[in-house]
Amino acid sequence: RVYSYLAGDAPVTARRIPSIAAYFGTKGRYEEVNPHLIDNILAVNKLLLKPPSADCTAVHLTAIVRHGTRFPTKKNVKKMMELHKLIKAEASSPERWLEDIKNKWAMWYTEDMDGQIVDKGRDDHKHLAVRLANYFPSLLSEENLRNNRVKFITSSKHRCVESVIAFQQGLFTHHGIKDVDFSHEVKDDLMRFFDHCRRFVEDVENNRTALMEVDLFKSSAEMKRVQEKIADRLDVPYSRITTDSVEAAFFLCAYEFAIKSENSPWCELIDETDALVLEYKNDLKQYWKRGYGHDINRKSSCTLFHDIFRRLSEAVNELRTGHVTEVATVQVGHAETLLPLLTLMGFFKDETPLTSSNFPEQERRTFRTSHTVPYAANLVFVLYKCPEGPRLQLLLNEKPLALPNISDPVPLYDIVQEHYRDLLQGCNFQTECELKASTCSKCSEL
Ligand SMILES: O=P(O)(O)O[C@H]1[C@H](OP(=O)(O)O)[C@@H](OP(=O)(O)O)[C@H](O)[C@@H](O)[C@H]1OP(=O)(O)O
Repeated sequence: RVYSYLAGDAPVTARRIPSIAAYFGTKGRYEEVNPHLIDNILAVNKLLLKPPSADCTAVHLTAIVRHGTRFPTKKNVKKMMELHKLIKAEASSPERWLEDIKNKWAMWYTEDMDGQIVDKGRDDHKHLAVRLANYFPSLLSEENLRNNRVKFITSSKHRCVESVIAFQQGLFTHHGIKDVDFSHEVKDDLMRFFDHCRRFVEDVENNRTALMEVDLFKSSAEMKRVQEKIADRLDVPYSRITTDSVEAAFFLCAYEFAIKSENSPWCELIDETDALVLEYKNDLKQYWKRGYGHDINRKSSCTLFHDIFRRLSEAVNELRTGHVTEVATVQVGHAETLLPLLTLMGFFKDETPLTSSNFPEQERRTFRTSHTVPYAANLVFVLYKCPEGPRLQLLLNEKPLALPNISDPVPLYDIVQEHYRDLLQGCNFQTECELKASTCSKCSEL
C-alpha cells in the first residue's frame, strides 16, 4: 500500500517521493543523487564518462563504495519505538495521516536488525555493478573476472559483506557467468581504519566533547522550533517532544522510504524547513566526527589513501610493460570510510567551519552528505593510458569529480601525484594515530 499525502493530481513518481527526501543525509537513497535512475535503474550516461580523448583507454579502476541501503541501528530503533509509543498513547489530531500512524502503521523495526542490509541494499550494489560494467566494459569484463584480475575487499560488517557479494552477483549475472566462485577479502584496517586509529578512538570516538557543536545545536532555537511544531501537529505538550523524538520522526520517514519506497505518514510530521534543520544537525555530526572538524578524522584515513595510490602507481608502472595485472579493485565500506578520505583529499571544504551557531550562513555549504554519501555512494579512481602519459579521473556517484585546485578534469597522473606530494610522502598512519602522552588516559595499559 503506497501512502500518498500529496495532491492526487501529482505525477505517480512524485506522489511516492516525500517532499523532504532530498535532506536525508547519509540515510538518503542513491536515487536522490542520481534522479535519472528512478525510472531506469540501469541507465548510464556514456557521454558523461567518455575517455579524456579518443586515443586514451581505461586500464585500471579502484572503487571505494559504501554499503547499500540498511536497517536502522539499534540506538535509532529504540528512539523510533519511543516516539511511536508516545503517539499511540497521547497524540490526538483529526488529520488522516495521524490516524494512519495510530491505527494502520505497525512498528515493524526490531533492535536486532541493527544496521543489517535490506534487499533494496543488495539491489543497490547489483545495479551499481552493472552500470559500472557498462561504463568500463574492458575492465569489468567476463575475461577479467574469470582470470581473477578483479579484486574485492570489504569491511567485516554484515552490511558490507552482503553488499560486496551482491556487487559480484550483479557482475556475474551481467556476463552470464555461473561457474565462478565468489571471493572477497575482509580488510578492516583499510575499510574501518577509524577503529584502528588510537588517537581517533581516544580524542573523538570516546571523547564526549568532540561533538560539542552537535550537542549545542540540539539546544538551539532552530531545533527548539522544530520540536514545538511537531508537538503542535500531534497536539501534545512541548515537553513531550525531545530532540530524540524529532530525529526518530525524521528517520522513520527516511527508512520507510529508503527500504520500502513508501511516502509514509511519518513524513507528514516534518516539513521542509524542519528537514533543513535536521539535515544540518546530521551534517554537523559527520563534519565533527568524520570530516574537517578534527584533524585526526581525515588523518586516520592515511592507510586507505596510501593503499589507493600504491595500487594506482603499480598500474602506472606496469603500463611500461604494457600489461596491468590488477585491472579493478572494488572496496566496500561505510560513510565513515568515504568521508574522512574525501576530507583528506580536500573535497567539499567550506571556507567557514560548520558550527552550532552559523546554520543560516551554511545554507549553501559544500559539506552536505545528502549530496555526497547516500547509501551505495561510490568514489571511483579511473586510470587511463594516453599517448602523453597516464591520466586519472575521479568519479563520485557516477559523476566526474574535479580534484581541488586542478582545472583539468582528467589530469596527468604525475600532476595528481605532485598535487598530493605531501600526503604521499607523509600521512603516516602510525605516527598520526599514536597517542600523545598528554592526551592518553590509559597509556600505561597500551
Ligand atoms: O545514526 P546511526 O546510528 O545510523 O549512525 C550509524 C552510521 O550511520 P550514518 O550516520 O552514516 O547514517 C553508520 O554508518 P554506515 O555508513 O555504516 O551506515 C555507522 O557505521 C554506525 O556506527 C553509526 O554511526 P555512529 O557514528 O556510531 O552513530
